[in-house]
Amino acid sequence: MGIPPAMQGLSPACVTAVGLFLIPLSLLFLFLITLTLYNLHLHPLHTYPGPLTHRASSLPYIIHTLLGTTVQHYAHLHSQYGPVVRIAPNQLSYISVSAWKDIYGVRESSGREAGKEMIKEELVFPGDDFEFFAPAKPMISCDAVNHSRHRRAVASAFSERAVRSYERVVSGMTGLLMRRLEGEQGRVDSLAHQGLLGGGGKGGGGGIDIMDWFHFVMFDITSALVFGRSFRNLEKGRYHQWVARVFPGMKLVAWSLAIAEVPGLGRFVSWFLPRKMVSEARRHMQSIIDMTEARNRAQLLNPPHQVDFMSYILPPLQGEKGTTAHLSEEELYLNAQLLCIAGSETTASLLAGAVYFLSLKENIRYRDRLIAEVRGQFANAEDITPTNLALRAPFLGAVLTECLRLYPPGAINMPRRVPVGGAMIAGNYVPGGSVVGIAQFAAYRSATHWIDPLAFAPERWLEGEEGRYAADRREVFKPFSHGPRNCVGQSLAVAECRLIVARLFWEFDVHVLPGQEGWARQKTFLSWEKPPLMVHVRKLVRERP
Ligand code: HEM
Repeated sequence: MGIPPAMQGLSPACVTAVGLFLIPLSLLFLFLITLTLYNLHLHPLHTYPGPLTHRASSLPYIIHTLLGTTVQHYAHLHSQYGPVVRIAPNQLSYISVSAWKDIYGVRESSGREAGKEMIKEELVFPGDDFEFFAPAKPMISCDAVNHSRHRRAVASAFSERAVRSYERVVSGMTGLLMRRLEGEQGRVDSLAHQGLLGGGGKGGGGGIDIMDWFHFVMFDITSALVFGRSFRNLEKGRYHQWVARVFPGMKLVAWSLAIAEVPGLGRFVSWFLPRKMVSEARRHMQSIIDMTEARNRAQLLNPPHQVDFMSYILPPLQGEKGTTAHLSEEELYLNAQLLCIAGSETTASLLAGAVYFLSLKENIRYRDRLIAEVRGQFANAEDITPTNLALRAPFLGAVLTECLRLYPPGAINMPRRVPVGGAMIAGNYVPGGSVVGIAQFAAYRSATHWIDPLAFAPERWLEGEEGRYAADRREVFKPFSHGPRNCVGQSLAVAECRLIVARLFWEFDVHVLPGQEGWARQKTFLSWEKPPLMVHVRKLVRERP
């Protein structure tokens, strides 16, 4: 065979170079074609439904994960393909009720796998640089045996009794939030009065970004409960450095899900990470160590009078610096970081979701009913406590539950790997090694489970008022997840959000500024990427009793 016409006239060295380039390229092409055909026709999941592109390759999954659009995309796919969708060659997404127990519960089947849970997929950014304290892991990432030790160690810090013991911290911070909102609105109003506010920005100026203030209060409460002293975001009216680093960090961890999809890519990416990023991560971790150490030293020297998580997690004055009967020092640091983030980001989402949904024109009657409930039930701010709210404000509870349905803080599929031997999920066999998860956002907006799924209708959750919503399949609704790894802070989250929303609407008339009707259409990188939510608050003037 002679030299192809296009290459005639090139020197032999040039021809060899082109050949050396073409051969690997052709081999790669052949490999990709074979892999695609295998994924479509021979892969153990090839019978599961899904779009051709997703069944053939991981590329759509990677692109949606990097863009932060998985949540809405899966909702769309489930509406087209039904309760289970193959979202990548090796991944299934579910929205059925029974999948909750099959994926996140303890397995009931007989045999060797009975009593075991599915394998938790670890969410860490690639490379040894981010493996702080290895082999220690935080509770959310460790294997099943270590996980139950972690849960035992922290359980008493989240009991009903413990949650009640945090009321002073939560109420104190909530009071501070109210004063800071009033002050901030006063400042903005005065600038507007002097004509010093531009008309730019969401809502045309004159508002305050309540998203920031919800982040401030939640990170302040949680840091006070983890480290015995708060980040003081509220006091300073700006993000503590540690908190500011959390948001880009979450994005990077979310991207690691996409990177993990291509074998070997993680290590490759880690070689090119800017050193500044690694040193930032180290500084971030070092401050966790310093804050945890300071808190634990305080316990040894002078037991703190304000009860916090560590009062329950550390055995009382055991004389052994920084270790508990159950957790190593390293595990304590990693869990402190986890609690700080998991306990703040999620609740801030719920608070903002509540303000947003109640502000929509079609939901004003619900906002008015909530206001009537909290203002009618409580004459003094001091009486508004989580305990009293649980007893006397059922409509508030229903509003928050409905917000969790339409805007679940843990919206992404929480991935689990099916163990060797496979498992039955929602009545069908799934082979070992497959990655599975529930798409909460899709499940909570699916017409197969809910009447009028997109309508904000708190009455769904009120006994005796459900009306046509009585046919809703509430069993699918598990915003705090299910099984041994469900949310440990669930009761605290509910208590905090009840209190803050009640105090907000008790103390202020709250108006979301116009132009933000699409606020809840957000990207997700582990959690929602929340844009500013501009509101105007007006303090209610009450006559002294
Ligand atoms: C509305 C608020 C909240 C929601 C919707 C929520 C939701 C969830 C979900 C869905 C999980 C399971 C994650 C997974 O399987 O990967 C989880 C786990 C967890 N949450 Fe929450 N959470 C909230 C508030 C809190 C609070 C206030 C705390 C503590 C202060 C907290 C601490 C944790 C921890 C430590 C885990 C890991 C549990 C484990 O691995 O055993 N969360 N949460």
